[in-house]
Amino acid sequence: MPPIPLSTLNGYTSSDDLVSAIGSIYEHSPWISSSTFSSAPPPYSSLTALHTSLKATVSAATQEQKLNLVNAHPDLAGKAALSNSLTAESASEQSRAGLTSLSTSEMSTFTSLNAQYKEKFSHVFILAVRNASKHAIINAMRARLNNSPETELGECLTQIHKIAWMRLLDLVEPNPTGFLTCHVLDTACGCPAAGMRVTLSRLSGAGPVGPIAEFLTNEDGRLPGGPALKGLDFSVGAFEWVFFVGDYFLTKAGQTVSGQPFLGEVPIRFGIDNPEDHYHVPLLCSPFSFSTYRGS
Ligand SMILES: NC(=O)N[C@H]1NC(=O)NC1=O
Repeated sequence: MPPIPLSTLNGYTSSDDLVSAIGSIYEHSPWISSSTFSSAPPPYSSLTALHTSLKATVSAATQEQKLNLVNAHPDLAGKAALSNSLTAESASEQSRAGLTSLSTSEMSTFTSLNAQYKEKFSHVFILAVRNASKHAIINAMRARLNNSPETELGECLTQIHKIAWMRLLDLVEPNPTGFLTCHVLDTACGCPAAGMRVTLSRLSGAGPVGPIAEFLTNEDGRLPGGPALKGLDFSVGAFEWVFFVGDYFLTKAGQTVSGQPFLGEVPIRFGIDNPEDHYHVPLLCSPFSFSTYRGS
């Protein structure tokens, strides 16, 4: 089913409507949606605001309700996964992480880590695995075994809210307020990098994978026509900028032919997980170095 517009959800007048639209985003816990309807009824100014209200419901819940929420989740690569009795959402998340096609030795690693974790914490280990690798999941399980019970319960709830956010985005269209920008600075001269070729592609996620656009930076080192992506084109997923740093410095030095520049094309892969936010991805570069960060 395509995601419903937020405006549809904002027209709901009964908690049953909210539960039937998004009750599944917290695993086997529709009470979170119904109780949110009572404490913070629609309209919601954004999907982020709705998610914040859902998080507040969980945070106001009793310790027992929080533990029940954690334990409503299936183990990763556990019995429910083996017997195909996962919810559709969980089955898809676990299979995307490769947990439904583990080798015998990987399966015994998961079985042993799940057992050690339960022995120490007496609840299910939770990690939002939709975009995680088996390797990262195993490392996280090992590392989190060292946590205190309080830290660990907090971490499980943080992960549950991440799982719920990604499920919410599958069900409801976010506000088209997010956008993507970049800014290239030439740290060799301490100036904006004007005239640098930059390409943008989508690697995965909600839209078609492949090249999206190509730009030449303006006098200020920014994209000439404003954001590279905005509105409903700006959706969750992994993206790649390629900055043609080698060509830029060659042209600047007045050369048309050279040997092999140290930095040629600089790819920056980054992820968008809140399409209602502004993502700014600057590049600071010289012929021999570069860095980036999530700017604002
Ligand atoms: N145990 C656990 O983390 N389960 C979950 N993680 C996830 O991404 N989906 C789940 O069901």
